[in-house]
Amino acid sequence: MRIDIVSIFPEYLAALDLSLVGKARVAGLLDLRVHDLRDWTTDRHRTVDDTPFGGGAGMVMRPDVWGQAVDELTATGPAHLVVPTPSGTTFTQRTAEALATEDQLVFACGRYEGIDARVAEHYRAAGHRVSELSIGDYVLNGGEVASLVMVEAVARLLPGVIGNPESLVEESHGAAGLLEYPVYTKPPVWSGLEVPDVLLSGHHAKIRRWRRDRALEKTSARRPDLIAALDTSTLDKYDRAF
Ligand SMILES: Nc1nc2cc(Br)ccc2s1
Repeated sequence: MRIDIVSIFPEYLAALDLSLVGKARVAGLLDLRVHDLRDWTTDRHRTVDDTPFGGGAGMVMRPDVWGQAVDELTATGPAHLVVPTPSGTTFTQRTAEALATEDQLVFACGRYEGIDARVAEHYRAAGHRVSELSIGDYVLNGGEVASLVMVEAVARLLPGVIGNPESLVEESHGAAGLLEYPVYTKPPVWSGLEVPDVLLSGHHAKIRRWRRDRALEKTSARRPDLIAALDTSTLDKYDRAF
């Protein structure tokens, strides 16, 4: 998979050189390129924004500069344009799974009051998939942090990126659709608190059942909406994962 991220603060995306995503890039599992939007400007001041039509506070990012950038970056084939925005549809694990099947993603990081609406409209009309996505009901100063979140969520789903793909089922919001069970490690007693006996029993069927029950318990308590969305095949998948 190729991922392009365009921003006026490309250094904001430096975190993608580190850890799991950084290693995946070095291993050739992910072709991730970060670009400075100002490289597509043509004026001396490298201008990317202008005042909003209709008045109002702040500035809007210009469609012509974005058009030059996205045209160049999508020239080699079908690309999915992702525009992080607080007014977008909610990005979930299911969204990450869908994006992870794409050949190329182009993330357009907006700043100021956002990107001229014609950019998304233009690329939809040109036949590209375009997703305006929100990572939550709060407003950031730009799309860079949201892009970091989404790129990490997508990259870790790519083949070979994480060591044990089975863990993708058990983790919160994983294929099983449940929140993950509580985990423990040494020492067996810490701060006067003990590890549940079943986890020390070596009885794998009982451990499986205990973990499933804790996951259901936690999900029912914290995210009843996820319980409502469960179907029995999901639970079977969860049980088969152990
Ligand atoms: N939650 C989010 N806030 C923002 C703000 C701007 Br400006 C651009 C993208 C996003 S995504």
